[in-house]
Amino acid sequence: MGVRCVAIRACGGVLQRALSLHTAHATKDMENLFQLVRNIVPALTSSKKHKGQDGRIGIVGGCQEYTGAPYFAGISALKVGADLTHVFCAREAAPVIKSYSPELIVHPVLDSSNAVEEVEKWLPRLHALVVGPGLGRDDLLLNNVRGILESTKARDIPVVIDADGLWLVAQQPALIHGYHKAILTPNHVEFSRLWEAVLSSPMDSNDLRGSTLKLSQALGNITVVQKGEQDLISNGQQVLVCNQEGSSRRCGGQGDLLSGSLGVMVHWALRAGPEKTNGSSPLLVAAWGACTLTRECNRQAFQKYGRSTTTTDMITEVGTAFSRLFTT
Ligand SMILES: NC(=O)C1=CN([C@@H]2O[C@H](COP(=O)(O)OP(=O)(O)OC[C@H]3O[C@@H](n4cnc5c(N)ncnc54)[C@H](O)[C@@H]3O)[C@@H](O)[C@H]2O)[C@@H](O)CC1
Ligand SMILES: Nc1ncnc2c1ncn2[C@@H]1O[C@H](COP(=O)(O)OP(=O)(O)OP(=O)(O)O)[C@@H](O)[C@H]1O
Ligand SMILES: [Mg+2]
Repeated sequence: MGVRCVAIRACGGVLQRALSLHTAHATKDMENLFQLVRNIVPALTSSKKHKGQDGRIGIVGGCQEYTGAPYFAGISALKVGADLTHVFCAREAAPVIKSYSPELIVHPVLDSSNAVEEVEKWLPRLHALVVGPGLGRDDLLLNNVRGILESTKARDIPVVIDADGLWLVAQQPALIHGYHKAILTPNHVEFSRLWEAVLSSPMDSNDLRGSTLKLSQALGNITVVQKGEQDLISNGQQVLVCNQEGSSRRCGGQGDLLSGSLGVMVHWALRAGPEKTNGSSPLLVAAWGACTLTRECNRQAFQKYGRSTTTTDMITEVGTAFSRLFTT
């Protein structure tokens, strides 16, 4: 079974069933997607597990201004189920990020003259890299990240690119063009910037699905997740729509929760193999799972905290949201 375009709203886990045949198909497709995500989730029943097996995830980001974003991405990866998270950040950001959590391993290397070599030492041990949360736009850091991305591609490691990592890709699309294990997660503004850089024309905001498909194609069929009122996910061949109910609360950091979750889910999806994703692209399945989870965390947190909801509250919901959605 291949996954077709799916557009339906899940309301608190209970599907709002409409009467039309089209909606019935969409409902079936969405049930299938939930099942595919469940298929890739590693079981926690074996006693033979070793530390690291369910995910060693690297986060590349964190600078003088932004320390929250890499923390949110890293802790989200752990809360979803990764075993270890390494944050590679600028020197000044490191003590701050460490002070948020003893659970993150923090390397203050990103602004050093041998940053690429320092990260390369760890790359063989990492299952996926999330590049960009809180990276900033300093030329020295961006240049180092360029080298890290080249090295990551050479090792065939999956990479999620978000935030200022997308700024870098907009400057130099060739850096990621056609890399089949890349997923870009732009918000609306980041998407428009990428579009203009790659397609040299204003995008059609009346056809967001078509635009997501086209941008993916123009980048050599890499996976693109356009975040927004609904999340649109494409690999240039198909478009998935994530319409999971969230809330109107749009506090900063939700995108970091998404990119960190996706880092671990892409590892699971690739490891599970094509039988588990039933022929569908593992990257699409992972992206749909991470979007669905992020929006459910937002919904649950908003029910409890309303206007005062922040990303920290959403992260507290990861465990229950995950069980509700993906644990059978
Ligand atoms: N606590 C933290 O440390 C946080 C740091 N962040 C970091 O901040 C840096 C800049 O990220 P930005 O997202 O601000 O990127 P940009 O600097 O490109 O700014 C995008 C702007 O567009 C606005 N915007 C977003 N979605 C929009 C929409 N749908 N319609 C209209 N306007 C929209 C935002 O308010 C923002 O001002 C990144 O490194 C990012 O990771 C963010 O992740 C938020 C949390
Ligand atoms: N209008 C909306 N309605 C519902 N959910 C939304 C809406 N806009 C974004 N989201 C959800 O919020 C999550 C983060 O998307 P958002 O556009 O806020 O990212 P971002 O701007 O990169 O966030 P960050 O502040 O972390 O950088 C995604 O899962 C997305 O589905
Ligand atoms: Mg963002």
